[in-house]
Amino acid sequence: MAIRVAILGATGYTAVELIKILLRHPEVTITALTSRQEGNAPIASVHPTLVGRISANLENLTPAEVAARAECVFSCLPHCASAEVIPELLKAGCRVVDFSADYRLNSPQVYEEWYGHRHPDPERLGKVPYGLPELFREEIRGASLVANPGCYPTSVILALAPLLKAGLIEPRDIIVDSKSGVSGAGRTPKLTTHFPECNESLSAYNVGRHRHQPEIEQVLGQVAGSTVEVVFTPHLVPMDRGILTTTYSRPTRQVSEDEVLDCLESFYQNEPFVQVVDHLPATKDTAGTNFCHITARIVRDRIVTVSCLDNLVKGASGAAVQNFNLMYGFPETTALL
Ligand SMILES: NC(=O)C1=CN([C@@H]2O[C@H](COP(=O)(O)OP(=O)(O)OC[C@H]3O[C@@H](n4cnc5c(N)ncnc54)[C@H](OP(=O)(O)O)[C@@H]3O)[C@@H](O)[C@H]2O)C=CC1
Ligand SMILES: CC(=O)N[C@@H](CCC(=O)OP(=O)(O)O)C(=O)O
Repeated sequence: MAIRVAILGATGYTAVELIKILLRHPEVTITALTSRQEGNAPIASVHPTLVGRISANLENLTPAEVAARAECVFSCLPHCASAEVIPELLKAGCRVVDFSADYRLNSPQVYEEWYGHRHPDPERLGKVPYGLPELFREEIRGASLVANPGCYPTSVILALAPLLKAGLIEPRDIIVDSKSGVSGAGRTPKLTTHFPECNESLSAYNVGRHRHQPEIEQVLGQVAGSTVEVVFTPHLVPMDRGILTTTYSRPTRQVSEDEVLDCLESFYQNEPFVQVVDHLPATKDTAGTNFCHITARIVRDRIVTVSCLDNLVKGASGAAVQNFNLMYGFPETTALL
């Protein structure tokens, strides 16, 4: 019997990508799509790419109503809104993949510092697997709640984790420069993503105070087994989707480019969705796919990595389905290749 799945926040950008992936999944039936605002509108009236592919309507459902319809819930809600409903869903026996940042950080104090409000469900923090299968596959298998990673952190962590684990780079001297397409900001309109504001323009934002900085440091710290510090600068790029991340770190010893590439290749040799490439990758190479492409160069006394992924797929909905497959014991690549 197929798993009955609900999607919260189904009017959003990650949700539409998720629906397209789940429609290809042989073990899934979509049984509920929630929205606070869209009444009983057909989902395809909000997301016209779904015309002829799914006939379900959006509904404003309570967590109890969702739990009555679904075994597994994908929460595509913004942070804070997500942790307001997840405890009730878990209590009712649902398993949940949370797209928001609510369960990614281990400490309620760090959450409050970077997200600006008290965590609605602080007791669970630190007990929820971080949904990056390439690093935490065993914890994700069989979990009832998984914290899907942020899109920027996935591009950064996948590039740096093997180098930190191998002790090849200094953990407290890392510069991270990331660029994201505008869909990374979600569908809810904001001045900064208004067309005349961002079109034909490239801008940095939240320098040194982006909420993904502690997420990146926490996960890389776990991998390295020591404190990791990054200087993280995100940029908004006038394109629909995609993230390109460049990192600059200091090697702990003399190392060749081939050695760095070998380190990445051996770490990811059995990973279906991470490709270590010789050329410099571009966001178009991974657009619409669940892949992350990574390469490395040595420039003067620095290791430079370049990685890219689609923020809505490997950065969100594809990763969520990869986690769902692990949670339920389906082949990890189901619906994703
Ligand atoms: N966009 C991206 O690239 C990525 C996003 N994420 C995360 O995934 C989640 C979804 O992102 P995305 O799809 O881009 O966001 P969107 O803004 O596109 O969609 C979120 C949806 O949630 C609903 N919503 C908004 N505010 C609330 C609220 N306070 N309470 C309940 N429902 C609300 C809205 O639907 P309605 O108004 O119809 O109720 C909205 O359509 C977020 O947590 C985001 O941070 C993670 C990785 C990448
Ligand atoms: C371009 C843009 O605005 N991107 C978003 C990140 C999207 C994402 O992955 O964020 P979550 O942590 O919310 O899941 C931002 O900078 O806040």
